[in-house]
Amino acid sequence: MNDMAKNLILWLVIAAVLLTVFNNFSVENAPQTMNYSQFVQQVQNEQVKSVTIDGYTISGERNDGSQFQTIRPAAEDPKLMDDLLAHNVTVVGKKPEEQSLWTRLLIASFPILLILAIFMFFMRQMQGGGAGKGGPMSFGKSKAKLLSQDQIKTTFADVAGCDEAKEEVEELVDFLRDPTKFQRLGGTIPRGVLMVGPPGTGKTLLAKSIAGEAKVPFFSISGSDFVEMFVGVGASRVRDMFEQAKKQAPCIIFIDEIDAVGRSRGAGMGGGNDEREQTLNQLLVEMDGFEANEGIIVIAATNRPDVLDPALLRPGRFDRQVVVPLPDIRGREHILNVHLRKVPLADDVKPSLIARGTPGFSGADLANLVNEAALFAARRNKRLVGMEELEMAKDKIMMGAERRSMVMTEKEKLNTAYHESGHAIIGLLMPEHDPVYKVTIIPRGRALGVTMFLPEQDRFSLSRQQIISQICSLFGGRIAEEMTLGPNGVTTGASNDIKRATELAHNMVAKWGLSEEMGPVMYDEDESHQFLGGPGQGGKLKSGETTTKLDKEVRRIIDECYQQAEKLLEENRDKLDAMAEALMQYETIDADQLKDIMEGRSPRPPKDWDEGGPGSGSPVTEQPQGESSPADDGDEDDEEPSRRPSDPLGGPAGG
Ligand SMILES: Nc1ncnc2c1ncn2[C@@H]1O[C@H](COP(=O)(O)OP(=O)(O)OP(=O)(O)O)[C@@H](O)[C@H]1O
Ligand SMILES: [Zn+2]
Repeated sequence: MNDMAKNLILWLVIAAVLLTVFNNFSVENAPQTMNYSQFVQQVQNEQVKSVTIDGYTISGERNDGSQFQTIRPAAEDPKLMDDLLAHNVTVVGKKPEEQSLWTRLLIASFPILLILAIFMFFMRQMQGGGAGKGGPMSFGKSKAKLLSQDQIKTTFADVAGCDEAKEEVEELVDFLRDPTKFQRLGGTIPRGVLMVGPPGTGKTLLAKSIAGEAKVPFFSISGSDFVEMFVGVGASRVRDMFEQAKKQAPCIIFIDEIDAVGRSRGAGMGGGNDEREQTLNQLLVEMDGFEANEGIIVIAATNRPDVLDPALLRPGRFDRQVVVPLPDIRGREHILNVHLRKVPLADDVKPSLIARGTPGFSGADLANLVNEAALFAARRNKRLVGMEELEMAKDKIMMGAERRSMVMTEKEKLNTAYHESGHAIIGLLMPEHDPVYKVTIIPRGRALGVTMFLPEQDRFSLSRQQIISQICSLFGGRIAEEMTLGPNGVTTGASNDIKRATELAHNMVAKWGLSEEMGPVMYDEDESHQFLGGPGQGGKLKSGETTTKLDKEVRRIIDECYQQAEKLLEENRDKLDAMAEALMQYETIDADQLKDIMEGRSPRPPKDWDEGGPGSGSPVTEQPQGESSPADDGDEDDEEPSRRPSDPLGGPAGG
């Protein structure tokens, strides 16, 4: 609805209100009212000068000039007229007032107008005020945002760390620049391209940069924008969007989160979903409906290609897939460089070091990291962003913000110090375990303390030994508590450790085929099962007996790891005490200090340590080896304390 129509309705409503009010009040000019008997009495007493008779209402003036009004009990009172005339009262008749047709119409339709207005209001609310947000204009029903070719500043230079994906989409640029030329040469151009990859890897950015390179308009919409309360709305939005796009061709239509509409039909929660299916059908119809030479390319993005309706992936639709993966170490460095260009940098900044320390980070995470670092620098009144700020930003993103203000009692602190030391020592001693990079008892995010491990490189698979070692180190915290506080003193702090250890053990047995007892069999069928049932109760094919066996095997692995860790910690009790003591003193200890402790020396203080207390930032600015990753820890409760980028196998089960 356009603005004029809206204004018109508004004025109509106001007019109707005014008229109603006017009609109700205009009748009464506040004359004195009296009852009919009094009136007749006064007429007979010759007190009345004139009357106006208007239906049941009689108003008039007395001889003394005062006004009056009365209501007569019956419309006809033949005797009254005689009375009036006999007593010299001037009688004025009055035709029943003609309300204008318009007035009556308005008054009659007032409630309808009101309902209409309210309805429109909600419709607008639902459309989520895309207009007027400045910049991209939103049109009609489709809600797609249109960026004209002059508005797009993004080019391939802004996208880093996904060179293969970039190469794959390069020919689209050629095509969009000159569709007809391409056709003459007999090239077949995909109409639909599906970009697949984890969140924040730059799918939107890449799509936009295609438009930027080809200098064509860019329509963008999110799949969830199609999903509406009313059946048919989504479908009409799709139709509308393609209509608009055809007018602008050559151009790009970008549909983010296509899984919101594109899920397999009839498979969603609670059976079918008419609205979504209609929308999807419309999308399929539209994709079939335009000719390949029209110069429209539909790019869709998703991180769940597995749930998409197969019909979407058929030839002629989204038949080309471009994978946009998480960046590797070099990719991360490139992405960092892209974003570091935008801030004033100190000389000590080494993007390669940050890249090494951020496995599992997406492009969006890295952009965020640079931004956070700039904020830290601003907060510290620095003119340049240095390595220290970048490190702080990295820690914040990995482990959550430091919560120095959180009050921990000395006892809680000591307990946390032992807990983290337990993790660290087991991590240091177990074979093939990621090196420990930093241990801290400064609360971060939801965790009371954190032990950080750094994998040597990006990992895409785990060996059996690595998993065993990880389970052991996860239990290190709990065991250390038990050793120092006694069996009744242990806290709830280890619940997240236990959860993760259980998940690892479960996956070993049920998913990764790493248990001899159970064999290389997939017991968890698919993700959705785990999602609904949780680990250990998913698979349809599992008999009760198999489930029992599974649980037993998980329990065996857990018990063995627990015992192994317990033995190790008991043998190294002196190191445990020394490390906890160092943590109480410094709050954060780094790899060098850890080394000192493990070799029986007392740890040297960190570089920026003054005897006054812990330094303001994290004392570690350079890591000697490898990459960092918070392989650990949420010591407060079940909630994930922070992101854990280093789960190479898609993370633990149970979602
Ligand atoms: N490869 C990259 N190179 C440079 N910057 C990147 C890259 N990937 C992500 N970014 C930064 O992260 C921001 C968000 O990325 P983008 O929205 O493109 O991710 P996405 O894959 O579309 O995420 P989602 O799946 O959540 O929609 C970008 O605006 C950009 O600043
Ligand atoms: Zn822990």
